[in-house]
Amino acid sequence: MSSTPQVILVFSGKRKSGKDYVTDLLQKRFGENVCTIMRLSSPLKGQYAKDHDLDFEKLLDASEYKEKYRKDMIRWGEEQRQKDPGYFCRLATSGDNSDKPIWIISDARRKTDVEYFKTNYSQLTKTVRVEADEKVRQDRGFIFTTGVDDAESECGLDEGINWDYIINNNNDENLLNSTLKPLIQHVENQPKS
Ligand SMILES: Nc1ncnc2c1ncn2[C@@H]1O[C@H](COP(=O)(O)OP(=O)(O)OP(=O)(O)O)[C@@H](O)[C@H]1O
Repeated sequence: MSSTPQVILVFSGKRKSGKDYVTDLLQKRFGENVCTIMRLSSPLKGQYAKDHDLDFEKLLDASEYKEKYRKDMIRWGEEQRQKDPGYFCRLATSGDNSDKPIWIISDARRKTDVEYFKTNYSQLTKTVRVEADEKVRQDRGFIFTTGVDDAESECGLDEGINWDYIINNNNDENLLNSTLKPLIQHVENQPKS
């Protein structure tokens, strides 16, 4: 087991809902010295790249390269997860930054991702859904892709989760800030260690 943080925020949202935008904003607010962003997809890509002899850096950015391997990477990740549902969650949270007190998991995709944190860190975990209208997501570059946007990896958390916080990230900064406020208060109310 990795080090124990004080609070864990597990984020989910559709493509281009603004997960990276919102989690970056929060990290800046809390401070990079105490808050780390962990991506469950990051060890997945690293391990996939190793196994398939691919360029890891290229797989991390939003290039055509990433799109080309996306489908196969999803299939491969699924295979690993069937063997061990917590495999990528454990990998993602065992890096050097795991000694920071605030963990932001920026990209939960499946019920098993949420269950992993709820089970292993039940008192510390809060779940957060970032929402944006389809039109807004399209304006940010979202294009529906069959085989990706209808797969479990994109739809697994669309239903059946009782989110602790729902963040409205349409193009309305006031609404974004007001939906973020209770979450920020929760984190800032944690006793300092
Ligand atoms: N509230 C906002 N104000 C201004 N720009 C935003 C806002 N939210 C998101 N964006 C922009 O929209 C684009 C997509 O956002 P982002 O990368 O955060 O989405 P994502 O949900 O992480 O996407 P993906 O699932 O594809 O990785 C980015 O260019 C980001 O800067």
